[in-house]
This record gives sequence, C-alpha cells and structure tokens, in this order.
Amino acid sequence: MARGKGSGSMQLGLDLGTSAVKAVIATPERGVVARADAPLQVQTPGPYACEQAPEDWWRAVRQVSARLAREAPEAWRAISAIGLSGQMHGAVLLDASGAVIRPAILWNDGRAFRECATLARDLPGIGALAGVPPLPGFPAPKLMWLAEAEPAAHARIARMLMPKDWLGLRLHGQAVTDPSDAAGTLLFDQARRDWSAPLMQAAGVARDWLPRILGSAEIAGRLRPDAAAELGLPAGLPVAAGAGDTAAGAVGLGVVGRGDGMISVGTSGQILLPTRRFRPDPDRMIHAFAHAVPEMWYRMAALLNGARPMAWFAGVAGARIGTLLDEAAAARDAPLCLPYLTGERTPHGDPHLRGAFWGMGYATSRGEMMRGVVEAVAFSFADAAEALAEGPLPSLLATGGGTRSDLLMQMIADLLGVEIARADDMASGPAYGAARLAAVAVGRMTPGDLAAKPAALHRFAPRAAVSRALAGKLDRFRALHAALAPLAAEEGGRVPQSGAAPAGLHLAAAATAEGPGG
Ligand SMILES: Nc1ncnc2c1ncn2[C@@H]1O[C@H](COP(=O)(O)OP(=O)(O)O)[C@@H](O)[C@H]1O
Ligand SMILES: O=C(CO)[C@@H](O)[C@H](O)COP(=O)(O)O
Repeated sequence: MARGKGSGSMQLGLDLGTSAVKAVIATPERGVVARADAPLQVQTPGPYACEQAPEDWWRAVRQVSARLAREAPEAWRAISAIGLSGQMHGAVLLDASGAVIRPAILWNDGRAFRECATLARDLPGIGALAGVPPLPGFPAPKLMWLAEAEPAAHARIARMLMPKDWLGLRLHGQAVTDPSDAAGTLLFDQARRDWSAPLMQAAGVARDWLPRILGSAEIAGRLRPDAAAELGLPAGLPVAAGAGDTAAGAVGLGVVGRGDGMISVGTSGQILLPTRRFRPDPDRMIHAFAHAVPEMWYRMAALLNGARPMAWFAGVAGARIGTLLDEAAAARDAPLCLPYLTGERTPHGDPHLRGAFWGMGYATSRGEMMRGVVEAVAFSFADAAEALAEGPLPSLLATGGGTRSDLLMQMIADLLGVEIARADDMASGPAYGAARLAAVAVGRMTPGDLAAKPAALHRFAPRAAVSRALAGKLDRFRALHAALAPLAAEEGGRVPQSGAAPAGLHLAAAATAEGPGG
C-alpha cells in the first residue's frame, strides 16, 4: 500500500468529535499503532441550543497529545505529518483580531429554524445547489439567526470556520478548509466544489469571512512554533487540510468508491454511499456532499440522534452505558421510544421533534427502557436507510462509538436486511481517515491506496425472522412519531427568536448535558 519514501514515519490523525477529541498515530503499513481520547461536553443553554467552546477543543487536543507522548513515546517521535477531521456544520466565529466571538454553534443546534423557512422561500432551488435543503444546524441559517438574536456578536464577525479548520488555524495559522467540510455549510456549490455567490448573498455572508478551499490531502500549512511547543512536536510538521468527520470516517474505512457503503453510529448517525456524480435529492432530506477524494461525492442519510440517546439515558439512569446495554440485552420487552432529543434530519427535517417513551407500566425496568432506546436508534437508522435506498443497499462498513454495542449493530443489520461489518480493532474511524489523508499529503500513500478496507472484520448478518418481528414494532414507532409531530410543531412555533424556553412548555434545557459515555 505504501510507497518506499520515508517509510519510517508515522502520521497523527486528530478527530474533533462531539463527545471527544480522538487522536491516532498510524502508518500505512501497520494501521493504528497508538490512540488516545479526551472527552468533551456539549452545552445546551436553551431547548434548541447546542454549543461548545473552541478553547475546550484545544485543551482536549493538548490532553491527547500529552497522553500519546507519555504512553507511546517512540510513535510520538516518529510523527511526520498531521491530518484533521471534525464534526461538521459547526460555526466558529472570529473577530478581526482572530479572537473567538462566542461559543461555537454546533451541527445539532436547532435555533435557526425560522431562517431555514426564509432561505427555502427566497431560493427555491437551494437544495439542488447546496446538496441539502435548509436545515437549522448548518452555518448559513445560523449566521442569519445570529444577526437577529445577537446583533452585537454578528457585527464583529470577520471570519467563520468549521471546527476542524479552527484547530487547523491554531496549528498552522492558515484559514483553510476542504471540499467535504465546506459541503456542510449551505454556502457551497457542490457541483462546482466552490463557495456559491447566491448562497452567500442569501445568508448575508461576506466572501472574505470564508476560508480558502484546498484538497483534503493537500498540505494546508506547517506546525507553528507556539503550537509545536504546546503539543511537544517539532515545529514545521506538515498539516493536511483533512475532511469533515463523515468523509474522514469513510476514508478511514476505504469507503471511497461506487458500490461501497458506510454506517456511522456516533453522537450523530449516518449511512453514506459514494457516488461518481453530484446527485441532489433534497426532498427526502438526503445530503449530497463533496467527498474527501477528488471527483467523488456521496449520498447520505443523516441522523442528529445516533448513539447519543443511549448515553443520555445512561446519564439519566445514573449507570454506565455498558451496564445498561447488558440489562437491555437481557430484557424481554421494551416500551416504544422516540429518540429525537435534538429534533431530526433524515427523513423528517424537523427541529421541533423531541424524545418520548410510550407503553410503560409500573413493572417497567430501566433495562427495558434502555432496550426501548436501542430499538428507537435502530428504527431511526431503518427510516434513514429507506429514504436513502434507490435499490438494495450494499453491505456497510461501520464506525463510531455506538458500534461497540452488538445488540444495536445486530438490530440495525436485521432491520436493514444487509450485512454490517465493524473493524475488529474498532480503530478505523475519522481519526484514522485523517491520518491516511496526511499520509497521502506527504507521499507515504497514493490516493488510490485510500480504497483499501480494514483486514479483520466482525460481521453482523441480517436475520430474516427477527427482521419481520422488528418490522411490526417499526410500524408502531412510525405511528407514534406521526401522532406526536403535530404537538412538537405547535410547541416549536411558540419558541421565541432568542431560542429561550417558553414558559409552560416541556422543551428541555440545561447548563450542561451529556451522559457518562463508555
Ligand atoms: N460501551 C458502549 N457501547 C455502545 N455505545 C457506546 C459505548 N460507549 C459510548 N457509546 C456511544 O458512543 C457515542 C459516541 O460515539 P463517538 O463515535 O465517539 O462520537 P463522536 O464522534 O460524536 O464524538 C456516545 O454517544 C455513546 O452513546
Ligand atoms: O452532522 C453530521 C454530518 O452531517 C455529523 O457528522 C456531525 O459532524 C457530528 O458527528 P459526530 O460527532 O457524531 O461524529
């Protein structure tokens, strides 16, 4: 797979996930040789708000670096290049001095729903241009929302970066993004793979707010001396532009060609199929985005609530997620659950949806409730797959923290009727994809090498009989959603522009929120 040049060197892949910063040190020949994670919290100051402070991301990068330097010193010293991956759609807003103006507004923030209606009305062809209909977690409507809700902050904007690109700025000093992350802004012309003048104009975005677009495997800059000193790496290391986390995850698994498929079960969830052409399909809430490899796009069904509802319920129950998943596996029954804790994208495109349980009695246990949550996550993936499928789905390579649950993975395989395969070492993911892009950037891999898939896989084969039993419950899950969606819309309509919780409604808000994870 690798070319001879510099074969002793290793690549550092950094993935700025929503629940944690993940770092891997990898080589093209050996795959991942060391890894470290540092957790992150999501702030939810209002019922539709999801935010993180960029300084917390940097602190987490320093933590994973210190851990790798301590626990894998030889690999750490062999790092010859850095690659980046990160949660998509986040808006990091900087003033003219480069200072962060306010906390980053994340991909699952729903406050900009009114601005989405405005964009859809003013630009009827927006979905065919931007690859996705207006959705509130995307930067364009969020910037419009900010102009109304926080005009003083909006007036200071000199630059907007996506999360991994803000890390890039800290590392090498350049304001750079790549096509796969630019794809998730609603400001990007997917077919031309460049910023779109009509979309920028509609959202009131100045061209010079936006970063330069480089290829994902191009060198964006070199490690600055100050960042090098903080992380304990040599100054001048090349840093590749990298990719948004869905594309980087696909690169990590070799899901780059037509006929490949990926399922990602992280905080969010995705099913992703690479395509050779840009093929928008906005009516079904399918995202058609530029891939991290040149001349490729992908079609994607995207869930705002992937495995995170499981972590949320573990937090509510005050137990470890692994313990509750064991109880869920042993449970014989489960109440119906809707997992839409932050609204949902595919297939509903509805920021007002919320979570619900139905069918509980005094005998209901927490294990049964957890099983209901796991089933709900699997049902969401079934809805996503149905929206995405144009014919039979290919077998899917899996990534993300939720893939650790055999119960969930088997349920999804049963419902989708396709084989799902998880890398045995579970190391292939966005951070590994970022390391691979860095390897291409410094000539340690060829772009063609990115199609290589993980060697050892744990396979979940679909079971027809179980699938029929689950399908009956999926119908009731859909009926519960249909019954509650009008109530959600009515309550959502009463949320003020600021996004603050209206009195008397049940929309949850907290200063901080996240379950205990693993
Ligand atoms: N032991 C476990 N079994 C199954 N799922 C888990 C376990 N530990 C954590 N998770 C799930 O993994 C999710 C985080 O996945 P991850 O891919 O790390 O997310 P992100 O990239 O968003 O940071 C959590 O929301 C949680 O539900
Ligand atoms: O919204 C999307 C993709 O459209 C997600 O990819 C987010 O970027 C968050 O990813 P995770 O933190 O769940 O990995």
